[in-house]
Amino acid sequence: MDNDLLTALLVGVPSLFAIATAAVLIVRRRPPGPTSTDADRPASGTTVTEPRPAAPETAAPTTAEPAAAEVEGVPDLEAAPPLEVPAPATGRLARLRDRLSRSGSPLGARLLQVLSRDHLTEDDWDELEETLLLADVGAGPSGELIDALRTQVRVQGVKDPAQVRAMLREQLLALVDPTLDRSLATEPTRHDEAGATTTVPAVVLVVGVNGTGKTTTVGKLARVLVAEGRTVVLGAADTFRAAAADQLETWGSRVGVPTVRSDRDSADPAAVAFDAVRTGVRDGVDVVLVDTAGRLQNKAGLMDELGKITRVITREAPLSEVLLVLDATTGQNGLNQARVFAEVAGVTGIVLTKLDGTAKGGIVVAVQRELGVPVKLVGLGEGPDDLAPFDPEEFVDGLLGD
Ligand SMILES: Nc1nc2c(ncn2[C@@H]2O[C@H](COP(=O)(O)OP(=O)(O)OP(=O)(O)O)[C@@H](O)[C@H]2O)c(=O)[nH]1
Repeated sequence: MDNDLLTALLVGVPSLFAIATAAVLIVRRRPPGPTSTDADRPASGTTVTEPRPAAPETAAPTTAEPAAAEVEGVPDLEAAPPLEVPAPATGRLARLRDRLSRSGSPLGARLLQVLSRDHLTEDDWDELEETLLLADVGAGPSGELIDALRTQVRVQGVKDPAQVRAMLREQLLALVDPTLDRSLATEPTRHDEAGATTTVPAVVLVVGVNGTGKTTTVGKLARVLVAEGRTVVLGAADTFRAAAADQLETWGSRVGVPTVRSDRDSADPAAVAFDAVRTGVRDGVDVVLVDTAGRLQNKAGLMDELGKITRVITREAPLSEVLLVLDATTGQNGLNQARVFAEVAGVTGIVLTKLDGTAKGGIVVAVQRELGVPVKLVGLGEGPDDLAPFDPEEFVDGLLGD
C-alpha cells in the first residue's frame, strides 16, 4: 500500500464514520414522526401520528430543566418540545380589535364623515352607498341600510355626531344580524346504529377553495378546542397537496393532538377522513377535525369528492359542522366560489380568514345573505391564536373604529 493510499484511508475512513454518525443524529433529531403501532394503524394505508407525551406548559414558554443526560454533556435527542398552551378563545375578538378596526376603518371613518355633514344631499347619500359597496357589503344590504338611515335622519332630524354614530351602529348591527346562532357544534353526539346507541365525537369537516386558509384554520381551531379542554383528532384529507398533511401534523403536535394521515401520495381523501373519524370514535375523543383539499376544477368533481367524504364519514358518526373557509380579500370572486361549495357540501358555518388584510369587512354581511349561513369564526392574522369566534357587536365596533 503506497503512502497516498494509506493517507486516504487514514483520513477518509474516520471522515465517513463521522458523516454516518452525524446522519443518524440528524435523523434522530428530526421531530417525532409516525409512532403508530399496528393496532393504531387503520386498514386503508393511513397513519396515526401520535404526538409524543411532553410536559405541558402552564405559563408562557419557559426553558425546561435539562435532562440528566444533557447535564453530563450528552444531548437528550428524544426529548419532545414542551406542549404549547393556546390562549383561551373567549374575548379574542376584543383582543384582536385593533386589527379589525385597521381593516374596517375606511368603512367606518368614511361613513361617519359623510353622516356628520350638516345637510345631507342626494350626493352624500350616494357617497354613503358607494362606501358600503366598496367595502363589499353587497347591493341589497347597502340599499337597505341607506333607506333605514334616511328615514331615521328625516324623522328624528338627528344632527349630533354621537347620535349619528349610534344610529349607524344600530343599522350595521342589524345587517350583521346578532340573532343568528354562531355556536360551533363540537359536543360529542349520540349515534344510533343497528339498534345500539353510542356516543361519538363531533365531526367538523372543513371545506373551501385552495389557499383560503383551510389547513391553518383547522390547526387554529384545534388550539381553540384544546384551550377549552377538549380532546381532538385531526384528519389530513387534503391529499392533493403533499405538504398539507405535514403542516397539519405540525399544528397538532404543538398542542398534543394526533393526526391521521395517509402514508402515500394522492391517497383517497375519503379513506383518510373515514380513518380519522374511526380513530376518533375508537379513542373516545370529543372532536374530529377533517381538512380537505377543495380543488374546484368543476362542480361535478367537487360534488363527487365531498359527497364521498360525507358518505363514508357518516357511516361512523354524523357530521356536526361543515365549515366553509373563505378568504375575505377575494371579494365577489370568493362569493361565487362559496355558492358552489354551499350547494355541494351543506355548509353550516363560515370561517372568514384574512380579515386583517382587507378593508372589505362588509363581506361578512354579503356572505351571510348570499348563503344564508352565519359567519362563526374569523381569521385575523397568521399567528397560531389569531382565530376568533365571531361576535357581531365587537365586529361592528371594530368597523366603526371604536
Ligand atoms: N393574514 C392572514 N393570513 C392567513 C389567515 N389565515 C390563513 N392565512 C395564510 O394563508 C395562507 C394559506 O393558508 P393554508 O392554510 O395553507 O390554505 P389552504 O386553504 O389549506 O390551502 P390548500 O392546502 O392549498 O388547499 C398561509 O400563508 C396562511 O398563513 C388569516 O386570518 N390572516
